[in-house]
Amino acid sequence: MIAATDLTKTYTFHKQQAGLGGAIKSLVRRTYETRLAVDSITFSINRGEVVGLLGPNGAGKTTTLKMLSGLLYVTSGELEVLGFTPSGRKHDYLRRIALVMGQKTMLWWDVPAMESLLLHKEMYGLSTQEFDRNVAELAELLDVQDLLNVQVRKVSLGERMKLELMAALVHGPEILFLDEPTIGLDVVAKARVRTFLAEVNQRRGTTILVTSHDMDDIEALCSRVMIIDHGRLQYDGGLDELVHTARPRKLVQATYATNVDSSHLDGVEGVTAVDSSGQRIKLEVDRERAGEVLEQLTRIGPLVDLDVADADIEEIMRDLFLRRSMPGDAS
Ligand SMILES: Nc1ncnc2c1ncn2[C@@H]1O[C@H](COP(=O)(O)OP(=O)(O)OP(=O)(O)O)[C@@H](O)[C@H]1O
Repeated sequence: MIAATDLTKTYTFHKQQAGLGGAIKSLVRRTYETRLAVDSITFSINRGEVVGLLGPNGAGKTTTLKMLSGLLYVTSGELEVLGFTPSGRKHDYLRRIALVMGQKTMLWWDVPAMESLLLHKEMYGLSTQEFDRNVAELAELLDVQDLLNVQVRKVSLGERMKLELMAALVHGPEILFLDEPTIGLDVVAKARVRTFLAEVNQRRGTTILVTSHDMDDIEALCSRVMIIDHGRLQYDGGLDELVHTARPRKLVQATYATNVDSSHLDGVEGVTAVDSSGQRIKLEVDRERAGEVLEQLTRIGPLVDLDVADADIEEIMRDLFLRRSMPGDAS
């Protein structure tokens, strides 16, 4: 469905010094700079997949989404989406995709969202029947029936994001490109957006490529992630595999009814770190040894709570990006 080979984007822009002097100078003599934003990345995405595009600020995620949706020309490499070259911006192509940017709006601010939806109906040539069916289904899923006739400027950020998603999906696109869809939303609104996206993927088979700095979004939606950093694709694979490879350990926390002595765990095979105080023991244990160690923990004292978790994906990301940004570190 999406195939990118050695996809590269270089921006050329002119530098201007601040102030009037700088503006005049730049009129007379312009100095240009180039920035390699996406550096020869190759990937493919199949129909129905939900893929997370992760990376630190400035990694090239938005640039990639803009190339995929045809907003930017590719500097070099090959890009084919649904059999089209996206930058051609053919109507038949735009009819089959949608791009939602969390920080930008595609709704008219001064009129109710329904006006924007009706414009989309005309732009995409939807029949009244198809339009009504889609509006009814999406409004119900997003619980926005009461908001469709309210001026967009009067709705909250979370409500606006729901309406943005509705506007993006009303023409029934096969691919949805999402750039930070939950940015600035509260926890309840975030959860609602995630549930909605998962439902759209399941019900309609919509392929989704999503960027987010919120790892809860990624964990809730994506089984596959692509990590991009300094424009290079650093990882493309399962989220679980990433967690297992980057941190092949389980984090265990045991709470006891009385103070306990953690020295029983000294030298136990598979235990890599122990931190204990009073009634609590926290430890890291090799995945394969977790069963035996848990059994041991039950024998140390009267257990009241036991929590076993994978390493936090947020921590893994932080480690990955910090390591790569260290000067002189070629890894
Ligand atoms: N129009 C532009 N002109 C020049 N450079 C740009 C332009 N847009 C983006 N860049 C640069 O390209 C690089 C990649 O930017 P991009 O917006 O794709 O990153 P991102 O991964 O989406 O970051 P963020 O997480 O902060 O949104 C950055 O160094 C950015 O400064």
